Amino acid sequence: MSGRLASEYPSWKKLQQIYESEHSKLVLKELFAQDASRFSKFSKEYVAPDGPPVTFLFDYSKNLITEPILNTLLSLVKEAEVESYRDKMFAGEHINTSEDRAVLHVALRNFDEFKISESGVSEVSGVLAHMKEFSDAVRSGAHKGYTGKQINTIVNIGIGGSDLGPVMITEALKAYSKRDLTAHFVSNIDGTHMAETLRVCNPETTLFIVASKTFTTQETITNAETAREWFLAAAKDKVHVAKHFVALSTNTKAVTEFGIAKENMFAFWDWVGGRYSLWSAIGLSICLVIGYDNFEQLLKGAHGMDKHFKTAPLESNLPVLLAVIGIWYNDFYGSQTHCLLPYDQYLHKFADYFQQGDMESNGKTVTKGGHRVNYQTGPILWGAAGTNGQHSFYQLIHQGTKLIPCDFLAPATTLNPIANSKHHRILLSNFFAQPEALAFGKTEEQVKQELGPNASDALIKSKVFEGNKPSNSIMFPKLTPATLGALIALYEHKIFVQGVVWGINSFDQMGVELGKVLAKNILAQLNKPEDVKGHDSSTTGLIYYYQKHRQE
Ligand SMILES: O=P(O)(O)OC[C@H]1O[C@@](O)(CO)[C@@H](O)[C@@H]1O
Repeated sequence: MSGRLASEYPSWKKLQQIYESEHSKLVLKELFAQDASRFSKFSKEYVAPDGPPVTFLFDYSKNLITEPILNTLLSLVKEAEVESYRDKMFAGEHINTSEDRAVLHVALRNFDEFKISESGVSEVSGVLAHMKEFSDAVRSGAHKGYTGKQINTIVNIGIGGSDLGPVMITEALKAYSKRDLTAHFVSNIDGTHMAETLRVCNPETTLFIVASKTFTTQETITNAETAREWFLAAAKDKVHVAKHFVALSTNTKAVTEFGIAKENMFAFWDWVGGRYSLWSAIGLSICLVIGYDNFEQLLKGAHGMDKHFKTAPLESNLPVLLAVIGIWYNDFYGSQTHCLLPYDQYLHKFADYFQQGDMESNGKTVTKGGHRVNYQTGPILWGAAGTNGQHSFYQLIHQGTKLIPCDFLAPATTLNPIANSKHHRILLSNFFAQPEALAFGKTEEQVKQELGPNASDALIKSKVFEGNKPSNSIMFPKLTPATLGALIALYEHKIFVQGVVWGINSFDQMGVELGKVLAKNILAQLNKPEDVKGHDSSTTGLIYYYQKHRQE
């Protein structure tokens, strides 16, 4: 039952015993040598149940697991009643208990299949139709700027979930984009972000998208006000704002107070979490860049994964398998992080996106029942596109002192087969080799063979790869909008499962509030030293230094 301490479940206690008695005997080299069918036992091919064709291979055989361990992990899922919480989510129950809200990103891509009773759900198709109509009009040139020119630049102004999803998707699906429309994403309050963007924009041909679920986020509203001043300095008449500013929000009142007409607002609802909102009106920039039809493919790919998650038995439920393997390392092996390594340059923002998705969801220490956990919850999520990571942090993953579970992802076919796909073959050779090296390493004997009899012991030892480092590998035929949608939903549901097992609320984000309040208080004290009050000596000293050295 969610909200309970995970450590109280019988299977949790059993996993602790298994870890203590067996972890030193779990050696991947031996596990593979003992069982020629290990790969087929611990890999699954996902095939979308319907909708656009999506398939991928999920190979979880290079993990420090056996069938008894996996079965115990799945028992933990049963004891935590994950399936009934999943069904509550899909049914629209208010499982976000601290905010008394439903959690219904699945409703944004449901195409009226699942019956979900929550206000606003019946309006999803209308918002999608509005997004299609508007993005078609801008992309076709029917929607023109105040001087009659076609819009060729969009600037999405948003932060967190109102930025990271659109950024990641428009990068990932660049091959499907309209190349004569340039998209910029301004998120940081640092004036540099807006200044460097406006420097390359023409007010006559630029559309600003103010993306903010609450429409109260200081960075976004400040950036939007600056953009509006910049625009009006050229356009002069406020009547022109309507052609160049649209809003994506749940807060109609704040949008109209800002000066954006209701008909230029694309609404969504409080049951859409910021970090789960790319499927909503927040995805308008995605529609503008790749077209509505591709956006719909993205939604349908995710919907297929939703159906898989909702119906597949635990032992073949891919989000569940990803989740429990992560729990095994996070809570029993003591790994502190989880690494996403897409061997596809288009997915270079994939890990960035899931930093918010995972860490803002599961970076919690108190269960839904108000008890402080006595185990690890959300991992530190990080990663980079391959092969770049190999020339940056793989040294630590291979020979460091930390266990870093890695997920490798790659397309079998590249969207850019330049040099007769020589680049892609080299990329994939690394995609295959890195998990192999991590799992099986290189022994001291092998190193001695290579270095010969004169090599020092120290040199030999420095070249040993202990191996036995776990990874998952996901390979898909090609990066398409539907495949991307399914992969994102896979990880969204993994995060859900882990949160339920840990007993935490994955859908609020109280931890982002304190810093904002303190910053607002300090902002009012920055003018003069005598204004600085109520801080420790460090904060006071830093502010004094700023006041002494600023040149404004
Ligand atoms: O979309 P908005 O309401 O402007 O919020 C932006 C981001 O700010 C938060 O940190 C919440 O304050 C994220 O959860 C959210 O995605």
